[in-house]
Amino acid sequence: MKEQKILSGYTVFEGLDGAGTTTQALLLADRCKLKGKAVQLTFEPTASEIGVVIRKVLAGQLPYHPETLARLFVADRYEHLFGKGGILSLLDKHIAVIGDRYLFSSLAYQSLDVDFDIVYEINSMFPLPERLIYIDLAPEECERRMSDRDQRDIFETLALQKRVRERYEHTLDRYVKSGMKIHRLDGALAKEELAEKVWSIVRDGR
Ligand SMILES: Nc1ncnc2c1ncn2[C@@H]1O[C@H](COP(=O)(O)OP(=O)(O)OP(=O)(O)O)[C@@H](O)[C@H]1O
Ligand SMILES: Cc1cn([C@H]2C[C@H](O)[C@@H](COP(=O)(O)O)O2)c(=O)[nH]c1=O
Repeated sequence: MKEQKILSGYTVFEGLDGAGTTTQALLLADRCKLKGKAVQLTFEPTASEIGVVIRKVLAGQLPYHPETLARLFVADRYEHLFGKGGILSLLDKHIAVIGDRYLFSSLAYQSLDVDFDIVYEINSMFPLPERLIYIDLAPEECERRMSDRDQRDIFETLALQKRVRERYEHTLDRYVKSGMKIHRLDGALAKEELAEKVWSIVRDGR
């Protein structure tokens, strides 16, 4: 395993579609702001032009090769980190960054169709966040929570989400000795209870 630099002040949420990453990222950002901490919420895919193309692929409107999609995520991530106003520049200004998805999503989702080692290799240039919070929830419950969505992305089927969950397990195992703080939280808890757990982790610097 390659040694990847760790970015202090960067917290990333990961989980299946519908697990509650966006909810928890927003609640944590609100809590930080309430405590007077400078914080910026970010998400991947980003709102950049590359992100727009990715969203079209995810919506099934562009039938790109899976490895093209994996490389588009890398390009989007590169800009997200190193581009103007990106994560590195925010951290340099002592603004904490909360990310709704990062490279672990690529490892869990793109490895469904592309060899895991290839996805790992093309993402190995990226630094790791200080903290990864994985919200674990059964795919069946995620499916229930997404039942009111009019449109589904290409990965948002029960069968694929079951496989994505296995890929996340494999991915988390790969980073156990990376030096990054990894927390696995029960996504079945009520939003507020989960938010309290997240807050105590961040507050205590765990
Ligand atoms: N702990 C929770 N208990 C019950 N419902 C929840 C919980 N967290 C989130 N939800 C609800 O589940 C739905 C999905 O939540 P959210 O958008 O945060 O998921 P997500 O992981 O960001 O999904 P995606 O990655 O597909 O955007 C929303 O309707 C949200 O209100
Ligand atoms: C960063 C990233 C994301 N994905 C997938 C995961 C989700 O299905 C969508 C994003 O949807 P959200 O509602 O905005 O969470 O994109 C991926 O496949 N690979 C990635 O690197």
